Amino acid sequence: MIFNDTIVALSSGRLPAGVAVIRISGPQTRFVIETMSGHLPLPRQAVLRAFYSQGDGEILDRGLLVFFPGPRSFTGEDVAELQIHGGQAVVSAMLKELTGFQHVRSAEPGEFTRRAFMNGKLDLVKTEALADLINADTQAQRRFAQRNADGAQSVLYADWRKRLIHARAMIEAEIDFADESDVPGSVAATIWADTACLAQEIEKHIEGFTAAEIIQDGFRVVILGAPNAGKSSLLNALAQRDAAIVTDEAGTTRDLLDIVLDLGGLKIIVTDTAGLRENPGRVEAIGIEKAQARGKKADLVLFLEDMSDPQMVEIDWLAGDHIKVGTKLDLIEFDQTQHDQYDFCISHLSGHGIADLLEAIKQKAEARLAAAGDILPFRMRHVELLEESLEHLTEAQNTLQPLEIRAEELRLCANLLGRISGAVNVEDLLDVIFSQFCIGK
Ligand SMILES: Nc1nc2c(c(=O)[nH]1)N(C=O)[C@@H](CNc1ccc(C(=O)N[C@@H](CCC(=O)O)C(=O)O)cc1)CN2
Repeated sequence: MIFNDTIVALSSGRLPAGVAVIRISGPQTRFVIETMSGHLPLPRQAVLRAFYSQGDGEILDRGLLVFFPGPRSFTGEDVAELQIHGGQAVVSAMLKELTGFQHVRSAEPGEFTRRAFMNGKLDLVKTEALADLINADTQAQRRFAQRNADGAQSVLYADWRKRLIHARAMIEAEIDFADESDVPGSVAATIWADTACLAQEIEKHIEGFTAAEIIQDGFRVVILGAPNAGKSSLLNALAQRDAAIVTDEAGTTRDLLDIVLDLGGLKIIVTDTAGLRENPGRVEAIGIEKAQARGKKADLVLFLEDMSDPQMVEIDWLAGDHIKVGTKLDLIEFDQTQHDQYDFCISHLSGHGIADLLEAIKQKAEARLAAAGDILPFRMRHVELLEESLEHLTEAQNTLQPLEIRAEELRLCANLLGRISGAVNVEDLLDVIFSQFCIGK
């Protein structure tokens, strides 16, 4: 695909910086670098050059220049990178000079990557993974995005589409040559067995989205318990700072309070909640409702009980994974039978048990991830298309339908899978996907 405009942007981070990288991509690239710095350097070899202003011939900066002739470049177009001094004024003078050329303008967010996609350098899933790689805060997010950027997901979908297309071809052959003897009926049986198998694989793959959400958005831990069970103190101990207000007055915490931890590279969101009790005040009741709602959505609930003053709290609705934590260990006499009621006994005062509890949270999160497959859908967009394609695949299995309809359902299923990686018409998706990027990417 040929774009008339040449685009320019600062591709490196915040200024001032030691070095700044300005990227330029498009048909004017050669002319621009020849005009500013002399003859074209050898492809993909860094050369030290002075960059001159066209107006008064002044040297704007001296820096490294790399030229990537298309199609062997990130975007597939002619690309040049100017690695210059990372001062505000240096960069703004250089950008002004570059955009002063005819048909050269500033790039929109994600526009370099968009061109790479349009030129077949990347597919949509890899593009999304690249956005995630740039936004990754934790090592688990980085590793996950890196793996996705390798394109394993696209290979999987391409393989599924191949199976569907093969199945369709066989079914259509059966329709066309039904009277002839060279298409044995057993072929159809094999084909439908494979599509049934594929339906199961897709279903299992969709389930993996929960694991992707844990990696990307964090493992959600919610602290619940009676008022004064020590929930806010635990939150502060986990945060290793005073995030929550702690008093000995019951009902101090009325709203939800989140902290984010990085446990062994995994993002963990811990939420402190209002104490659960009967007959609360009006404001407190709202807090309790929120606490319960958040608890139901949690990946893990830490249910706290003050061992020196246990209160009965109704948590029948607590269906998900939870850990029962006895608090204020320092206030009670050691009593083994009492300890056995709890998964962990902790003391905020001495710090006893906190490290073990953290380790247990980490292990719970890791166990959830280990249960998922290697290749996971990592956008709601993927899941929606997978679910829709699964519906068509299910419809294709319907033996009450004529073969023509069933073959058509297979085609629709394959098309929807193709939309995930962008192999099939995706114009309408592009703006949404590329707007996730920052400028210069
Ligand atoms: N200086 C610089 N560093 C960077 C990038 C960049 O664009 N510039 N990247 C930007 O994201 C990432 C690296 N990704 C890249 C991916 C492909 C090509 C590229 O030129 N591909 C050509 C040639 C391949 C080859 O020569 O083997 C191609 O695919 O045809 C460059 C960078 C991270 N580091």
